[in-house]
Amino acid sequence: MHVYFHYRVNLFLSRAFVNHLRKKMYGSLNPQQYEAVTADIHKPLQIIAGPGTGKTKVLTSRVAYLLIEHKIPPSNIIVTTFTKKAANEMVERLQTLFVKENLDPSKYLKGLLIGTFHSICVKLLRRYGTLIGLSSKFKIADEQDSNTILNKVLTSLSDDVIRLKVHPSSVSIDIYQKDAKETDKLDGYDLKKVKSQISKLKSLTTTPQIYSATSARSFDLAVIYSLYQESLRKHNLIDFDDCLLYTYLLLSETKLKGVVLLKELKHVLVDEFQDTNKIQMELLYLLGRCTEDQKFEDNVTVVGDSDQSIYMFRNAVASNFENMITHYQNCQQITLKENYRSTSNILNFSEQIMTQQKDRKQKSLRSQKSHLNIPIVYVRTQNTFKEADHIASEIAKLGLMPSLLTNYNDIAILLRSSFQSRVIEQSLVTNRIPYEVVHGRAFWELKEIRVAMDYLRAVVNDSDKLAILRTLNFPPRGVGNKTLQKLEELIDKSNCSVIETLEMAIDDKKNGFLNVKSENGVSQYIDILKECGKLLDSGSLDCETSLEACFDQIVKLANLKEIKKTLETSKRTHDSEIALKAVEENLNEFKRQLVEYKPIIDQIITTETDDTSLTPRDVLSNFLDSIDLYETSNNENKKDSKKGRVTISTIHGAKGLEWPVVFIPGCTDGVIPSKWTLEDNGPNSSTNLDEDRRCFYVALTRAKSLLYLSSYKERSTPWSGEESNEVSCFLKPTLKLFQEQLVTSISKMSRNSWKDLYEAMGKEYKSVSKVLTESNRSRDHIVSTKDFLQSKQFKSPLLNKSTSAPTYVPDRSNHKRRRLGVRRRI
Ligand SMILES: Nc1ncnc2c1ncn2[C@@H]1O[C@H](COP(=O)(O)OP(=O)(O)OP(=O)(O)O)[C@@H](O)[C@H]1O
Repeated sequence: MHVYFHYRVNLFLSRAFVNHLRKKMYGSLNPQQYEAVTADIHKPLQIIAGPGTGKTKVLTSRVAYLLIEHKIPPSNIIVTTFTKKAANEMVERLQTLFVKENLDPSKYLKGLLIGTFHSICVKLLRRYGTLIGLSSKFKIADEQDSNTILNKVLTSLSDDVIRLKVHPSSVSIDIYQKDAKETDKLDGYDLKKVKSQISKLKSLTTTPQIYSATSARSFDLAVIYSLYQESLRKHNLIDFDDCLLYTYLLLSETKLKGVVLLKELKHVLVDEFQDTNKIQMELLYLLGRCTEDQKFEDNVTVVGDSDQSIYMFRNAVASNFENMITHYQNCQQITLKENYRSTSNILNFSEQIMTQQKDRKQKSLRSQKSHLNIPIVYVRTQNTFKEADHIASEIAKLGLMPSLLTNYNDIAILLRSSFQSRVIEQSLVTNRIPYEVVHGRAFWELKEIRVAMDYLRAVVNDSDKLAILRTLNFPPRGVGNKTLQKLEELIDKSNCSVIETLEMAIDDKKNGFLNVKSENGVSQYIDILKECGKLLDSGSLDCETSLEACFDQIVKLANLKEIKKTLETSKRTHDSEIALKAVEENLNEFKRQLVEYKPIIDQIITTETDDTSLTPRDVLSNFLDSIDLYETSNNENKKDSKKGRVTISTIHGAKGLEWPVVFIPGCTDGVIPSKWTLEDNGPNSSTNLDEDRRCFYVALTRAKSLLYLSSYKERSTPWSGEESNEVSCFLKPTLKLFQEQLVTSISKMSRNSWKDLYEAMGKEYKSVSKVLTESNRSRDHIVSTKDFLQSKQFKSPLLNKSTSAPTYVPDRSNHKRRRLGVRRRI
């Protein structure tokens, strides 16, 4: 049994024991880290830590320092982290630290207030919310709830409010749809824009009352904001932003009368400070002033890196570091400069990218791996398919290196936009490289793609029961779950096609299968399918135009644009705003795939047929079949091999993480930086560009040893055909400067660089030249991703059915018959 020394937190620990602990707990810290951990606790402290400098280690050690050396009870400390996961990780680290020293972690950590700003605020509001008139049983509105409420507010605005839109002294704020029709239900308001403006006001601590009293206000927004808040209150709801706003009011308005818990507060620590917004900053100031013991006033520690601020779209204020210095005259600043993560090539390259940002202080990070000279791999490919093939080919090569140089889970592919994943995933599938998509979904699993696909399936096959039942009431058409169940039973019994059965149900008034509402819904649905079907069978349009028209009609008639607005309605996630923007891009990408699809007819089976004789309906059917390939990757056997899986993640999702090998594809204008940023000529254009650059910087600095960058020349888009793409404007000037340190493939690396790579990976070096020659030879036979995607005959390798496609399979037993892609959401 484990025996703990049962020290109570406020119990006296002998000086000798503390010294012993110090040595053990802080012995692994470098001098700057040690200085940060043990800095004066009675002063505000900013730890400015570049990437890979050990922020988490330092923050965790500082908490331990407060608990052990200063004997501060855990319930008198608040630690805010960026995600719940980060909070759990920190608690785990603290527990390990205490257990190692034979100290009882439950005693030292019990009552520690740790979590995201939002979760800590909710805890406080549950306890003290009644002091500002909140019911203790309030619920938190999710996206869907707040959308519904805002929608109701907008649809029931009186004419008086709508007239305020054009009031001459009203400040103009863009909360309107671009091309609203007279008959628009929301009176021309754009729900998303209104919501974002309300969120912004809340992030600035502006209540409806304050906003209504401001002279520089948008008159109609002021009314809408008030009505929205009133309605939330009526439903006993508070939205995501309200968690912070109400806590701010609680702390500022009550003068803390009754807020007992916080009167003893002795230290507040904030992780990822660069992503705090104004209200979080104000909350920090207020929390710092809660204590009744003057000695502990303003005892706050923040850790962050302004270069990694990538949440401006959620109103984060990168300048909060400077604001804090202005606010606290006695604020101490400690900078961590030793980077333990990346080689100096990666660090210098990343730093060079950031020097493009005006008014930025230069960072002089020192790599702890400066003796290693591993080049950066950069390649410019013709198109996205070639880029994907390059990635798969390099991963396959790495996997063949002696001494098991890399496992799949040493490798990450970081994407700026989720539309990029589809082609890359396919390339990994063809090369039998297992992967998982975290913080995002495999392209074909995206909700919008699945819905569009189901509609296409229903159009092309009037007996596709699953697709039809999934779309019959999506978007809602008044066909309830019970009716759907009844219809399914009827379909199962019927000998006719699903659509014919539905038509019979409409006609069969006697048995009353459908009430008026659902009858209308079902007829409306059948009409959509028929209308889209006509476009496929018209005969007057060429195949591509037919498919495009059919797809567009589905998007229009099935109101997919409206669905898009409510797709990301589950819990608000850090990526949800990005995901919303990506939905449109994803649908466009899907359309492109469909329109460009050219089935290669299996020559052996259908020798007389050529693809010009296929009708649009045949092509669509073929295309949908080919997608089954991806479907097979969904029901993954989750038992991972020792080698694990390659990670595919968005850059935002990769925040705080690291991998030995990182691929950043799409270093192309329009992706990095994004199309929206490049097309934005408004007042925020340079700020947005800076944010995109920081996002790129975050991606670059996730790499420990081997960094792969790639850009492509062309991407086909449905709206503008073949789009030529310049190398990312962030990358272009830096590439020139780093010419000497770049190679186009690991095959081109020198012997010394290979040795360094082996050292970086902690593996014994063995000559790689033979493996490289062999791997290059065998890859001559590999089917390109583009061919693979377009060929039905190549559908089978994954399923292990017969195939004529010579596919290179690395010699690893765990690849056999494996289904490769999985999705993991954190
Ligand atoms: N003093 C140290 N000695 C050895 N390794 C260290 C030390 N401090 C940190 N590290 C290692 O450096 C790596 C980066 O640390 P960490 O993830 O905490 O950095 P970070 O500052 O949070 O980075 P980022 O801001 O980029 O997320 C980790 O692998 C960590 O174990």
